[in-house]
Amino acid sequence: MDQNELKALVGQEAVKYIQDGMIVGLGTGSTVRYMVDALGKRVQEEGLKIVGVTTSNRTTAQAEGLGITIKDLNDVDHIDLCIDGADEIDTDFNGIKGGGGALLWEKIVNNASTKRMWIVDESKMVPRIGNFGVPVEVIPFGAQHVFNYFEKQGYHPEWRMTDGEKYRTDEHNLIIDLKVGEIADPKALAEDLIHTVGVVEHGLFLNRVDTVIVGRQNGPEVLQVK
Ligand SMILES: O=C(CO)[C@H](O)[C@H](O)COP(=O)(O)O
Repeated sequence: MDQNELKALVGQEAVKYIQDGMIVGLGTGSTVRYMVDALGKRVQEEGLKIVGVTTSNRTTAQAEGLGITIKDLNDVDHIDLCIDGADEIDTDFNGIKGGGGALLWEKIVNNASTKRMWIVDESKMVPRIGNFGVPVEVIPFGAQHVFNYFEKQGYHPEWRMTDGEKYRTDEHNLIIDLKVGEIADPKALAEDLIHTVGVVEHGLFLNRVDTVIVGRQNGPEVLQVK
């Protein structure tokens, strides 16, 4: 199986955990796209009744197109299960997210969820997180000063770009990718980032997952974290 087949495999596996009546957090990214396709199929073919809360405008458009009912996070009091992708996961189940630029809404939805599941192909499982880089969402006002601070800290910042322009998130913020390499102390880095004025959120997701489904050549592997 190639990487896309492994992504489709875990996407299809994840929707088996969704039951009638659930409020489901829907992540963002190419792996989640397969999961939302599979969920749409269950809604259309089985008449599964669920409500989705999305983590990006992209996922909203896809889900609504498939007939999945979407509500604003402010209009639900909880989320039963959030299913999202990840860019890297280490052996302690610390994750990096935000490769798709949706880390802020993803962390807010993750935070509001009773159970959290990540779905990944096996290339995302690493001994230590960091080689992917750490996406950081920053307010545009004065963002160059935040960038300069990251440079002084030795975080090797790079502006996220798209079509020659600085990338804008769904909240119209900017993203700085920190090319830090393997992170010795993710908690210490997370503390520094979140206490930097101008930073809205960062892509280090520490202690934020209950179940990981890994797409392996011999089938999906389900890892219970908590
Ligand atoms: O955090 C994310 C988006 O902000 C995605 O979950 C992450 O980038 C994984 O994406 P993909 O499934 O396309 O590899």
